[in-house]
Amino acid sequence: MTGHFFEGAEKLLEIWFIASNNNNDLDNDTLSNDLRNIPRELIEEVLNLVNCKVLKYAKSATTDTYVLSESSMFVFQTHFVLKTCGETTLLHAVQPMLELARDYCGFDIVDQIFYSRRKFLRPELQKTPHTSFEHEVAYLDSIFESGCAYVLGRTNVDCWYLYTLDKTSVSTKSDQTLEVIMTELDPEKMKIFYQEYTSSASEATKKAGIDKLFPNAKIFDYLFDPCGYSMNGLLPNGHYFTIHITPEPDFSYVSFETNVPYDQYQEIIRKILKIFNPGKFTTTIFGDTAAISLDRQRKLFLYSDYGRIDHQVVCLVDYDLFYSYYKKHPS
Ligand SMILES: C[S@+](CC[C@H](N)C(=O)[O-])C[C@H]1O[C@@H](n2cnc3c(N)ncnc32)[C@H](O)[C@@H]1O
Repeated sequence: MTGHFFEGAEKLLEIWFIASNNNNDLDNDTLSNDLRNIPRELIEEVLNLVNCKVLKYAKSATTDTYVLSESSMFVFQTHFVLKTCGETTLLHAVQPMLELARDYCGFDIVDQIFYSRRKFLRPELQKTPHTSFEHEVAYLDSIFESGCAYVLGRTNVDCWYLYTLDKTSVSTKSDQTLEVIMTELDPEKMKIFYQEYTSSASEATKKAGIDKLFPNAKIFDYLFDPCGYSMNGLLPNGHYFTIHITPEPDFSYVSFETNVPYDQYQEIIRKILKIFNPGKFTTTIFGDTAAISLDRQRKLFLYSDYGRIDHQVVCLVDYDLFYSYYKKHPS
């Protein structure tokens, strides 16, 4: 393969912290246990190590959000989500973020970590330590004790990797996340995300109907030149959604992620499929034990036009995980 290529598949890192000494002294910002106390310029230095730049920054009462040259970051009081694509070296953020969390927020204990990604389209283009999942696991194992690594799906087709810690979380939180990863997208729908056809990010957001997904969201969007699109949406109560689009037909890729809690995800997934019309897609649903009942997710969802390839359920220490992979029926 030669010529222009962009690896849309993101590396996704989520780290939750706790402090051995609780310090929520609001008069002393530098000591209170809150990741949003980390100065923004230091976060940007970490992002430089990962090889991405901040394009947009905004904050709400609960969340600091960054639209990046390669995807997104969300920073909450006790956890952060960092999602980066292309040839970024996301795992280079881990050690510096642990140090910043300790020095600026008093967070000296990692409560849980999730690192995941789908199989790269062109793994040979990735930089160390992302050259293989085994190398990524070795890198994380050099930092964390009790790491466990999983692969879901078919390793000779499309699969999805996860690294987490084999430990019980100390903090009681209600956390659940849906990720929809789509490939082989409808070229007509993808035209929206080219500057040739659409003059601004907000126009792309409206044309695609992304603004209708969560009508009360504050949207921070970006349209790349000549094509490509990223957006972060902030909702009340620390909820968010984020969409990233690589529209080039030879390697088209779209991801959708949200922590908005649902007791069944079928309807939101159907809306996403209608907007993007992918040839193949993967859904991953994570829910901790305090999350809205996830029992209904155990049943395989059915989507017209799509056939199921795989459906796997993994019961982790505090979390249940549902992985499903679908492919469009031949027309
Ligand atoms: C950063 S965006 C979205 C990436 C995301 N992970 C996804 O789901 O595809 C990537 C798209 O923007 C295009 N693009 C244009 N300029 C870019 C830049 N300076 N950095 C990253 N991507 C750029 C790429 O060709 C690609 O189509």
